[in-house]
Amino acid sequence: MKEWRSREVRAFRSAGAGIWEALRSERHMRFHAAAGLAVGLLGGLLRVSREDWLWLLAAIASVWTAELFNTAIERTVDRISPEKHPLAKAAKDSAAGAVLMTAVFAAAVGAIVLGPPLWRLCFE
Ligand SMILES: Nc1ncnc2c1ncn2[C@@H]1O[C@H](COP(=O)(O)OP(=O)(O)OP(=O)(O)O)[C@@H](O)[C@H]1O
Repeated sequence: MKEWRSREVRAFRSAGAGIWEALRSERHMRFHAAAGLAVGLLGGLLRVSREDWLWLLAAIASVWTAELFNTAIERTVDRISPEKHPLAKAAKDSAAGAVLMTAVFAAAVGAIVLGPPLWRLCFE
């Protein structure tokens, strides 16, 4: 039981270190983190419903997750193929495409959920 717990603690520490390293070294990761925090603050300010919170959280989590996978793929490609190679390019471009897909999804969710109450707050 004790051994299991220390293994779990180590796994959490490694996961936290991975997130911290991505935040430290990747400009895009910092941008997504700031955008997620801003959306969270706006959601609180505009008192969105429970259901809308689920959409906002799903959008934020999907972008952060995609960016972390993108970082992992970039690191792996740089490690195993420091020289130029079409497959290395394809791998990095696909990973970047995945981030773009989630960012478009998140922007759509943000516009649908936050757009109308933000409009009312500003113009009505
Ligand atoms: N080894 C490689 N072989 C061929 N093309 C590569 C290689 N490494 C990178 N590229 C191309 O250059 C682009 C930029 O790669 P880079 O490693 O600078 O990542 P990035 O997208 O700028 O990520 P970030 O700025 O978040 O670190 C890739 O999307 C890919 O098209």
